[in-house]
Amino acid sequence: MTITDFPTTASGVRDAVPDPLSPRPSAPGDRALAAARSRLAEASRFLGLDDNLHRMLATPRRSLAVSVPVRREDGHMEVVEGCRVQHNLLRGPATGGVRFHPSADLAGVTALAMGTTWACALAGVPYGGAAGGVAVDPRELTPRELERLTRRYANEILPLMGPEKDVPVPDAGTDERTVAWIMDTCGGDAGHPIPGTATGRAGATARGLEIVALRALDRAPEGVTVAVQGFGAVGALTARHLADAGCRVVAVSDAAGAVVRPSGLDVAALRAHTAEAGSVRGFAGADALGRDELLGLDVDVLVPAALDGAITAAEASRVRARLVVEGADGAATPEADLVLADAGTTVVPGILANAGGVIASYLEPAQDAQARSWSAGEAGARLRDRMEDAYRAVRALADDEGLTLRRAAHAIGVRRVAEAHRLRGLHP
Ligand SMILES: NC(=O)c1ccc[n+]([C@@H]2O[C@H](COP(=O)([O-])OP(=O)(O)OC[C@H]3O[C@@H](n4cnc5c(N)ncnc54)[C@H](O)[C@@H]3O)[C@@H](O)[C@H]2O)c1
Repeated sequence: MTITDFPTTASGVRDAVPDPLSPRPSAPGDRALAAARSRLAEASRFLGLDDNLHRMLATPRRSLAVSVPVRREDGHMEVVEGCRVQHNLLRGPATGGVRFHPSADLAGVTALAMGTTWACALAGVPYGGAAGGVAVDPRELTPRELERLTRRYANEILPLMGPEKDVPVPDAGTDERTVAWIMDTCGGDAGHPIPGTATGRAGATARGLEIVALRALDRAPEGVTVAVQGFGAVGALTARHLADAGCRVVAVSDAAGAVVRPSGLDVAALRAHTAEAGSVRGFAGADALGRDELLGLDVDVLVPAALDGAITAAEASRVRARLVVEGADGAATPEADLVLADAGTTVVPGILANAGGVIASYLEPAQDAQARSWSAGEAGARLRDRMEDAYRAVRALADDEGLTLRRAAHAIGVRRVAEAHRLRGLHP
């Protein structure tokens, strides 16, 4: 082929051949990181942090980008990208989710890790925030391919992992089994089993969401109408807890569609349907609804529990709920936050609302270390106390300073991390 074979435009300038390996400009991860950084910048300004401390908190402590080769069942090899980011280690070892999703890239994972740092600080647990991800759709892999990919990924990020360094927990696209494979691979290398803290994280996150939703509602839950975006691990359990508390869950969605029933969905039957059919679509006990139509329903509470950035300014202008409780941290973009604030809608940010997961990550090993076994009631009471303490602190600062709950939550989380930095100093 000669150079004249390249396509030329009318002006005679050769078109650039797109690099198939480069991320698309303005990928969701870039937007998520820009949003996380703008929220940090607001908090830094509010707290009067100096520029260098702000810069340090805006930058992850460590990032490891890895390529993950996976052998498919037909024998051919594919390579996907993965990473593990430890955003901050000032308050303790790192912990954070592992996301398997086609959009999981270094920038988006950095944003997740940063949010986890603030969530840990806000919830008063002695951890720093981490996150990891692999750019893959796990539904397109067989169980054996998924296990091979997970173990290979674990092997690549191994130098960062360990109970005193960084403990992975499930996030979107992963579950307890995924994390068990990671732990087993890391433990196999270390020559001894590495205990995990994955059990019940989605359940604890959902319980925490229910606790803050009912607190923020400030009225009896009976008859309160709820819509849940994202009927996955967190969304489905949150729907169940809110329904059990007396709310009427009228609509839920997933990536494939939504269903609505004004008199209230049978959440248990819908979970059984989803387990079988792979989606809420086609559920006999409800009417079909356009996926994003759910956001504009006239309900009291909207729980976005899909992915960050799911509610843009355009979608926010359709939201009629008076209360938005984020299961997905940063579900509403900064532009959407402004639209919601103008409309008088209260947004409980993910770093507060979904902190039940990091609280559980702390309480489980704390219980093991003391060789104690708390009853479900005791563990639930501890989770409730911490969620309520965090909610009270955020609400008080928001009321005193005239801040949104998101700004107040970031101010408290960032201040606690900055204080840890001042106490520990810089070494060397
Ligand atoms: N799993 C946990 O323990 C945990 C803990 C804390 C926070 N979170 C956060 O909660 C959110 C959900 O996590 P998960 O573990 O439940 O994930 P999941 O993969 O189990 O579920 C995500 C759900 O969202 C749906 N979805 C995706 N895009 C959508 C869209 N545009 N509209 C409607 N639905 C859509 C998917 O179909 C799926 O049902 C994530 O943001 C995650 O970071 C999860």
